Amino acid sequence: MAGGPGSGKGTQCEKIVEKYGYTHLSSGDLLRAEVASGSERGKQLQAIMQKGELVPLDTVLDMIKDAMIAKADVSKGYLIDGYPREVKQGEEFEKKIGAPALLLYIDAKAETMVQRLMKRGQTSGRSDDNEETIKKRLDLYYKATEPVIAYYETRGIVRKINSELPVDEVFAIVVKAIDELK
Ligand SMILES: Nc1nc2c(ncn2[C@@H]2O[C@H](COP(=O)(O)OP(=O)(O)OP(=O)(O)O)[C@@H](O)[C@H]2O)c(=O)[nH]1
Ligand SMILES: O=c1ccn([C@@H]2O[C@H](COP(=O)(O)OP(=O)(O)O)[C@@H](O)[C@H]2O)c(=O)[nH]1
Ligand SMILES: [Mg+2]
Repeated sequence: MAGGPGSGKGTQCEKIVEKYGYTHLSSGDLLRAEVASGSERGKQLQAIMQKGELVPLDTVLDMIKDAMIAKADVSKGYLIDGYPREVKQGEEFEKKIGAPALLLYIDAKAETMVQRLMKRGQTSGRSDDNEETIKKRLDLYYKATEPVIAYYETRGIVRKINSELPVDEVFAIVVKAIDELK
């Protein structure tokens, strides 16, 4: 699943897991867990994320791979949220792990994403939910992540989901895209 910061990836992933039982792996959540552990590596990650920049490719990919392996015998399938963030990450994922079956592209206007993140920032405690970092995350999203969508579009696996609608209406479109795959 791809989409800009605050587009609603986490919200939709939670609903997908509830309905389909897939294993949800959010690269952002994995990184935040490492930060929360207080490790030396976590401290380095925190500094990068606070600036809205991207953590080195290998770090994120290794974390995803380890998390996938840990669930391999019980998983009904994997739902990977917020990754790849750049074309290179997608290419490396395919080399080390495999090709995705579907890319759900959660699409909202920049203005909507900023509004949602500012609102979330009032309660989330996420140090990157502030005006300055949000702007950087958005810039990087348009520069680095949008090309990822074009890359997978050439393979016909992208389903674009308009997330300007209420959560349940967005989810109905998501369900259709997943069910078409079966
Ligand atoms: N109206 C509306 N609000 C939504 C929708 N999806 C998410 N939101 C709100 O937007 C905020 C951001 O949603 P998240 O699901 O955390 O977004 P995300 O894409 O995971 O963002 P990052 O964690 O920054 O990657 C939340 O506080 C939600 O309440 C939607 O479909 N419609
Ligand atoms: O594959 C990833 C996922 C996340 N991040 C970092 O973690 C932050 C939060 O990511 P998340 O997906 O939770 O939120 P978003 O930036 O989409 O709002 C990003 O700004 C990046 O600094 C990263 O470097 N690589
Ligand atoms: Mg999220």
